[in-house]
Amino acid sequence: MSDYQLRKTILDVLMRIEKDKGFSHLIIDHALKSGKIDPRDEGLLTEIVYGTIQRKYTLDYYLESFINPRKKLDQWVRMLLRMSVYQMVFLDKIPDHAIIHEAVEIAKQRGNKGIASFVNGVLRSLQRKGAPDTTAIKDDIKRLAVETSHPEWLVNRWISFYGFNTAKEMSESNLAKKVHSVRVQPMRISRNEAVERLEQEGLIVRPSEFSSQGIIVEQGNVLKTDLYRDGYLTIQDQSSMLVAEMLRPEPGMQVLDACSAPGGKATHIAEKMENEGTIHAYDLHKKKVRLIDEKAAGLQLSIIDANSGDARKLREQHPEESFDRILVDAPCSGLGVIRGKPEIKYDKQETDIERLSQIQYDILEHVAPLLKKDGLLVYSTCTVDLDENEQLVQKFLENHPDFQVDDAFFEEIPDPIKETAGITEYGLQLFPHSFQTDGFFLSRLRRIS
Ligand SMILES: C[S@@+](CC[C@H](N)C(=O)[O-])C[C@H]1O[C@@H](n2cnc3c(N)ncnc32)[C@H](O)[C@@H]1O
Repeated sequence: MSDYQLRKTILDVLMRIEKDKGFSHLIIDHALKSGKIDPRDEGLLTEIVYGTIQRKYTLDYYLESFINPRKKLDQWVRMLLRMSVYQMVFLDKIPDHAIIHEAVEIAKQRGNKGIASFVNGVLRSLQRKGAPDTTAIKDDIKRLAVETSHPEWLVNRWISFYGFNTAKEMSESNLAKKVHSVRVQPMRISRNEAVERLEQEGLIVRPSEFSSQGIIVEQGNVLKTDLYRDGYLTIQDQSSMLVAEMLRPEPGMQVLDACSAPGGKATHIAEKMENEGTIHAYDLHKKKVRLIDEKAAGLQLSIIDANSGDARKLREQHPEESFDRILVDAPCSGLGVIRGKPEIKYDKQETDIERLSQIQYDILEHVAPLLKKDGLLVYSTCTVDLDENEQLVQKFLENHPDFQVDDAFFEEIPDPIKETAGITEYGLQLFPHSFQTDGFFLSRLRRIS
């Protein structure tokens, strides 16, 4: 594929993410699987697409200095400029003249000579004068929002919850590359053996401290290994692995996974139960239930009974006190997974958080009576927000005196994680900058007699 074709494909991928509001990782995956991308270009495509989205507001700030504010730009022209400026400012492997040349060619083919000359002018000015200095922004919050490309309301919200320094560290760390990790299927292979086999296949890996089944992939593409293809591994962020660990499921138990698709945690729970007992797994969206079945089949697990269902209506199907363990891995704003899905930070609004926290509360309140006395319920989200996490657990406990945060929960948190600042009486908040994981919240409640 020529450099021109590659840049054109990158622009198409970026436009699909922007216009169709699709998840970046799925659209990139689709492009890579199309067979049109040379394997040697896969890394560059991924880097430019992620980088351009991750730095969108910073790139727009740079562009403002070179574009008359009254000029109307087509969406694709702005995107072409953003991806070109990203390469000029943040990547050092492509010379500026090549970046400008390809951008001008695309502008000519997709638009006309006038647009090409405009694109040329903007990029040449930026090349000559350099990227504008963000220290010119006097307001600390505005500057942080521009430098780390987050909406101002979100930076403000995090500052009000966690203080300026944590908000800054978190926003900065959201610009880093996602660190991938996998979970071994322990009934099929031990972690040590999996580590050895992955190393033999040329990957650089190390064991995770979050779960005895976790492996961190420091270098190499695990998706292309035999071990992954043959169902010995599944992809899972380390923070998510803590959930099944903390749920403490045992073989033979009756477990409810109220919001289950695509089944990452349900399959982990099944592994910990040694595939004995039953996991009743539900998801609101019918078509996602297939994903749970596929994941379970791929890992050779058979105790998951997956069905579509609204977690706010499950009492119609199960009598009270049916389950030894309940997992509510609630739908959430996803503000902890911005590294892997950077578009989330632009698409979410404060009103979404209000709406979601109501749904989360309704789910928790509805399933709570399904837990047996002395049973354990884990509530988790992949977000960093008090309203969806600590305050939600607090409100639930105030209204349900028959539940309490399980004391042993805090003792069982692995040592290195215990030392982070995210532990409160209502649970554990993992920040993305602490262990290079997703931002994640979890709490374990016990039903007392
Ligand atoms: C955070 S994801 C769950 C991830 C899953 N536990 C895993 O580990 O793979 C939340 C899921 O809740 C589902 N959901 C949203 N509202 C729901 C509801 N009212 N009842 C059941 N599931 C719901 C969503 O479709 C989504 O798949």
